[in-house]
Amino acid sequence: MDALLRRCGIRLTPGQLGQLWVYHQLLRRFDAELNLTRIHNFENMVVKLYADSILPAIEYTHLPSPLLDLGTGPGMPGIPLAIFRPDLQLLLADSRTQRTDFLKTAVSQMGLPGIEVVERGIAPDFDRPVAGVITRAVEPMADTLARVAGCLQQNGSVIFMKGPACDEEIRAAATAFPADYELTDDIAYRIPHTPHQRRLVIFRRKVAPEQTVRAVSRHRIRIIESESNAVFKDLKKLHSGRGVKKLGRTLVCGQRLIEEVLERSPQRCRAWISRGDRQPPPDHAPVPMEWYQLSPELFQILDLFATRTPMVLYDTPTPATWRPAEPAPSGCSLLVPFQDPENVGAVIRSAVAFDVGRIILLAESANPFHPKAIRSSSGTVFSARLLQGPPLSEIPRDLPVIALAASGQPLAATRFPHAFALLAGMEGPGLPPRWQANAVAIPMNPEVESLNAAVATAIALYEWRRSLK
Ligand SMILES: C[S@@+](CC[C@H](N)C(=O)[O-])C[C@H]1O[C@@H](n2cnc3c(N)ncnc32)[C@H](O)[C@@H]1O
Repeated sequence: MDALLRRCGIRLTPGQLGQLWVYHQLLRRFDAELNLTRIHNFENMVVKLYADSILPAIEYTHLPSPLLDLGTGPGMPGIPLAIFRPDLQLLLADSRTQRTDFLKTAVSQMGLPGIEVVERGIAPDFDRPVAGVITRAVEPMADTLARVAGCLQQNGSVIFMKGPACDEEIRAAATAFPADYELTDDIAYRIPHTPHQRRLVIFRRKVAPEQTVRAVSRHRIRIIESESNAVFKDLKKLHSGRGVKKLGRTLVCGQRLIEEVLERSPQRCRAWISRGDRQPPPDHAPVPMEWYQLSPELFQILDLFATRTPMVLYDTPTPATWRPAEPAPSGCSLLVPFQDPENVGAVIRSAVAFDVGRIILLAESANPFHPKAIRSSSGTVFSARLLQGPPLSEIPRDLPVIALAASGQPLAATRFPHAFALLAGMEGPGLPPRWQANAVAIPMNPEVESLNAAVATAIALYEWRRSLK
């Protein structure tokens, strides 16, 4: 390692080499599990990771301190730099906890007192004063300049470690904030005795840090910026009925619906999910609720209906089990076998509108708390009386069922029993043969094969209500 570093013009003391060796071993050990680097060959690790991280301190001798390594990942360039320049106070920041956990282990085992690990994504609300920022392989320069607006002091510098082809990025960054930053240095070099070209691009901050006017949030905040964040992975699972069922939670989307659940069941609201920190939870939001601040990209992935308004992570209730042996209440019990969550939501909405006593979700049914079902139910799913039923094949034979099918006696001639169950067929296969014989039909143009299942149910419910008058 010493020989390879010397060839790159870097001389370390035996103590520094020892520290770098400890770090190298840790990086190797944890890489298998955490996927810390794509470079595995020893010579390449020394040259392209460690020497590459140290060279900025040789090419640009007046590195500022405290220095924030933004998006340090496994510690590049921060850890080799801290070893080479123990006089620097370094803050190593990364949004991924797996990375920061590794860094904390590494820093404590190496005995590097000047390093602090910052476990969060850096955004303009990060206001720890720093004299400089260094960053390698994170994002376009303009994005970083915006990100450090709250922490970088006046006259502080942002040092970008780049490859040779970054003229377009420099131009974009220089024109993005002409009043706030000026380009001061553009230093081109090679990693000595290699063909690898590098550029250090340095911007000076001309103005004082922005005072981000932030109300102190009453909620615990989690900043989520990585798709591999465990919380985000779970949130994404809520786009499927299976995920909703497994996690017992759902996403409530849309301004009106989130207001409704905050009002109706605050104890079920687990988290407020917003794009960044611009849309805080309302004052009446329950305090135990956390506040997930997602990066714009992650928010867009989660925002199923592209409403761009915050969402609420909501604990779903578990419907009680339907017991057919128990006497049925008067009126209609609706049997729901629909597999499309939008149909399930729509039929729940009609059922509530027509005063159906109970809605029995058959095993075939999509999850009524799927975000799409919640939306098409217009929130009625939160007030409906839902019961969990068996599969269609296990519905008791003696249950008085009025089944809907394209061929059957006309709906208008139907006499609805005092207590009955209404059943429409599943979207694809329709009604099983068992109920075809006594089915009821809604008269319509024979050229249309069938009505949408939720629409047919709504018409039947209307007819039933009318028959009561
Ligand atoms: C491609 S890696 C580069 C890591 C390291 N600088 C290197 O050169 O090997 C980018 C890292 O930036 C982190 N990151 C991205 N945006 C960030 C932010 N706003 N604040 C802190 N870390 C961030 C990611 O978690 C990831 O570990």
